[in-house]
Amino acid sequence: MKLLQTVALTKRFGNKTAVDNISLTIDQGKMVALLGPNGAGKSTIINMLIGMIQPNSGQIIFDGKVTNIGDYRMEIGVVFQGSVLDKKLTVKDNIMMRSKMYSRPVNVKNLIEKFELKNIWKQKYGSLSGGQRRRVDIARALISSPKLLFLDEPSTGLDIQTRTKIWEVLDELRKDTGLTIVFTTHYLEESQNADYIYIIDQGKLIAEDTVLGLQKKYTKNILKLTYINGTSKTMTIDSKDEALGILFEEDTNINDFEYRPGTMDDVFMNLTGKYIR
Ligand SMILES: Nc1ncnc2c1ncn2[C@@H]1O[C@H](COP(=O)(O)OP(=O)(O)OP(=O)(O)O)[C@@H](O)[C@H]1O
Repeated sequence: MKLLQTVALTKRFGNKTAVDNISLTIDQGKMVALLGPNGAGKSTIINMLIGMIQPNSGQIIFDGKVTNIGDYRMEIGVVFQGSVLDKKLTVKDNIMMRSKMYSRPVNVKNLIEKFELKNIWKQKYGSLSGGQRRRVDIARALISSPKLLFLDEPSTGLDIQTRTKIWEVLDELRKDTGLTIVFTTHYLEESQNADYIYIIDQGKLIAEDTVLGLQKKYTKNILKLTYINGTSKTMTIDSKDEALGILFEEDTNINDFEYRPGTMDDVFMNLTGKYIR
């Protein structure tokens, strides 16, 4: 079921078109990535979807109705790039203050458990580490039991363990509660968490599909042979059968081999002719 759609969404700042005619469909219960380099227009899209800024043209459709943000503000949670929480307040106060604003707050105990907040519950938000803060930011955005969670660059600057943890929890939440998640990222690895990826570059939507679909459309499989004499050769391959043919032919000359699908790096390179970072 379609939860949120944009039709030809466009935003200009002066004579710069930051978001150019972008149409997206976000299905209920899915994890969707907006992937693109710095300045691609990802935050501007999110800011229009959460009502921070108005589009110059285009439509936003929520739950089947052409809408403006006022109609669905209560249905969304947002985690911004920079935190908006009060540094002088404790984690508890930051989260509980917010919970009072909503008619159907989520079970706070569950959030504390899921995001491992017990040990920092009474600590001032300002004294937390980056990873701890991010966990609190997300927990707070979920306090209203939103249908849709927006995360703008959720793991920029975080260490790999914290990133992995955050993605595990988000995936669990999605499976348990049917939460729909839209996130922006310029980490290619991170986009692979998504069910569906929109690739944005210079304000334009340049490709969209699942990870596998993108790999299939925009990359080839890679076969690397390591020979008994110590040399190696890497080649692009159209199909498994072609790889098997080569391996069969080279059988007695090779020591080892690696066969892998193209990566999201290859996808981005093939689409734009440049690396994302
Ligand atoms: N308020 C503004 N006024 C003028 N230009 C803006 C404004 N906000 C964004 N832009 C420009 O619009 C373009 C898209 O910016 P945006 O922040 O949406 O990119 P992004 O993909 O989110 O980048 P990043 O990954 O660095 O956050 C950029 O060229 C940016 O400079």
